[in-house]
Amino acid sequence: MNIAFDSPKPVDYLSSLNERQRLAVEHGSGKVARPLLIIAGAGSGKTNTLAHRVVHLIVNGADPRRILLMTFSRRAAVEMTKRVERIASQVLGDRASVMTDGLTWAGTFHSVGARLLRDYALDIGLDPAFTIHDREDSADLMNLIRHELGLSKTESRFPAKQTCLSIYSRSVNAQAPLDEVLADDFPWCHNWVDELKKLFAAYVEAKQAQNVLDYDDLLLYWAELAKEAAFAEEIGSRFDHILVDEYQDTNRLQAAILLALKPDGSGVTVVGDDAQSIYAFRAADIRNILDFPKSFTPEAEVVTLDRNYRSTEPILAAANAVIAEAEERFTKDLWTERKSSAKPALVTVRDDTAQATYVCDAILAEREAGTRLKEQAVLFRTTHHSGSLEVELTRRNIPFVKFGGLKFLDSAHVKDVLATLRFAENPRDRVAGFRVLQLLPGVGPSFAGQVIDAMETALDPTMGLQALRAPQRVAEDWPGFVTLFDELRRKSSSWPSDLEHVRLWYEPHLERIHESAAARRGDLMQLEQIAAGYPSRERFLTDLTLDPPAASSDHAGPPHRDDDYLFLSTIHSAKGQEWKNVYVLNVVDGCIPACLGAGERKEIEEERRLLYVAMTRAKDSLHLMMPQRFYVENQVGRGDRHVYGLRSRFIPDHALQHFEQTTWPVAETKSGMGARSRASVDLRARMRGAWS
Ligand SMILES: Nc1ncnc2c1ncn2[C@@H]1O[C@H](COP(=O)(O)OP(=O)(O)OP(=O)(O)O)[C@@H](O)[C@H]1O
Repeated sequence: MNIAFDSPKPVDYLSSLNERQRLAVEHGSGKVARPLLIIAGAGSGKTNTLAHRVVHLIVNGADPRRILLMTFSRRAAVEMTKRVERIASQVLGDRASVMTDGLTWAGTFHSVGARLLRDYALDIGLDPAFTIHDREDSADLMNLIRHELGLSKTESRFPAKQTCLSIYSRSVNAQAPLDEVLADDFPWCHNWVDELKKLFAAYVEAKQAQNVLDYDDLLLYWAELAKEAAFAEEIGSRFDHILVDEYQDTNRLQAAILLALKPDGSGVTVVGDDAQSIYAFRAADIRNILDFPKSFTPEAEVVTLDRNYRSTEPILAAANAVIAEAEERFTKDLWTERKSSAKPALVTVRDDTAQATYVCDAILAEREAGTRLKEQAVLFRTTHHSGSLEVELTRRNIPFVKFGGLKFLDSAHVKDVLATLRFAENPRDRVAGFRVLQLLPGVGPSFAGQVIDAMETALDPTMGLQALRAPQRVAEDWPGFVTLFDELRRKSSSWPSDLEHVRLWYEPHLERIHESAAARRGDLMQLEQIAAGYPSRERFLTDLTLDPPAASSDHAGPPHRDDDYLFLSTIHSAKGQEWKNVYVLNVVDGCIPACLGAGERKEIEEERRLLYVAMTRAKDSLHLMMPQRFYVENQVGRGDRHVYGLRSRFIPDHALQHFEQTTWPVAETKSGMGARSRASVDLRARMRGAWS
């Protein structure tokens, strides 16, 4: 089918782009393009450019169903598709939505992987009904096996389940041998290399027996599939264009997949900013983007976008000064035409309580002056850094939404409900089965294990369940569970009412097991709302496991759309976003960078980029906070759990000229604790004096 349009009107939709953006958008027009790398500095219009490129391809005849668009999160994919539709409607009018509806291959690497693996499951010995384990499920399964192999009872302590999973995951994603991973990243586990190998082998076997894949498998199986030339070619030939966003945060497996699908790079566009690579802890490899051009012959074309539209000149000058110290980078200094005389503020405060007070005061003052809360954000390195601030905000009735850290879907009651659905979807999924069965009063691990075994050996899992005689102590709740399972397994079960069935069944258990049942019930109602947006139970479970919403409001929209609320976010979750005013907490050594020791060179480099990402989120006003004394979690030794902070090493003396330095509170006040002069009473002398 030829779907080229008669008379594309390039001037209409490309005129808003600058020259470099336009170069990137029009690259290879009319023919299958050489690979393209767009190095897009912070705020340089990356999303805008990528969206225009997709529209441009479609307008020039590309079939949207043959475009593969891979983004870092599902939210980014949804936003990109909406933007494409908006731009396309300028050119195609009413036909735009038909075309953009055809963009069915837009999603994360993991979700695209899951979809392709279901398509090819039978060719590679997988059952297409596989379910997907999130990190917590994977850790639970790892733990189970660790226990079965007797490793949890070793004399010197064997690594904990999360550590085992991290080692396994890093080895898979970085495609690095176990020995190397242990030596580089987990040196304290090096003595356990043989046991770990045994554990991982058993873990892989268990996943296969239970027909589950974990996150890493989605990439690993896809990469292995793509190693077979025939499959690689077949999958590659499904797509004329492959576009990858946030390429700086891809790992080796993802790069291997991309290269296998398009070995000569034809039709491949990757976009990213090496200065914003912040996911090495998940095995992202900055070398992917640095080495991309040379992966092809002839080399990929590189277009650099360095004009920033977001931030004022003084903010950019400060951010440029921070990143200037980085070891290796593509990105040149960013520039802007947005003049301002206001330098970013570097604010010294006494401790995190004073920090919270200062930030709240500043936010309220800005709101008085007309800046809505939604246009302001507070960013921090790790989720517990905002504790004090959250108390202060709550005390003052300032509404906020927090991104990063514990997610809606991580809460126990939501996981209970999802596990029930997953167990119905795949009764061989033991982790889900153990969770669900033990919700019933009187069921422990041993009976749960018997039930799962009986279901597995039966001809049909439901029949296996029905044939079981439950012990007397479970008798009251057993029939209800069997009926629910039977309903959920029937072909006629309908979506999303399945979820309502589960909720109704679960409610009495919720009240028995958890405190604050009313609030939790609210979460479950919200889950039902989310479910309504998915065509099937399988899609719902897959998508939610792969890319959970960052906050409950992320998915269903904030409860009251018109409400004004402040954003609190980890720097990682602030990726890709922008606000008028940004406050960054704890810009002190020990927080940014997080490690107090010298640390590995590459880790320090990543922390520098994190600060850069935080600073470049600000449009008009930026505050970097420096509490002199801050609270630390997990402090070793006998510390009072507070340490004294020095200015972050990422703001060296010569960068200070780019900041307005202030100390708060400014002057000594009668009541202000923070301004009280130090050592006005020499208690030590008094103590000595007592004995003289
Ligand atoms: N050609 C342009 N003319 C005017 N404004 C533009 C142009 N291109 C982008 N912008 C604006 O610049 C801002 C940043 O754009 P966008 O969010 O796409 O940046 P980005 O490159 O994805 O940033 P980051 O990588 O830092 O997240 C947006 O407010 C956008 O509207």
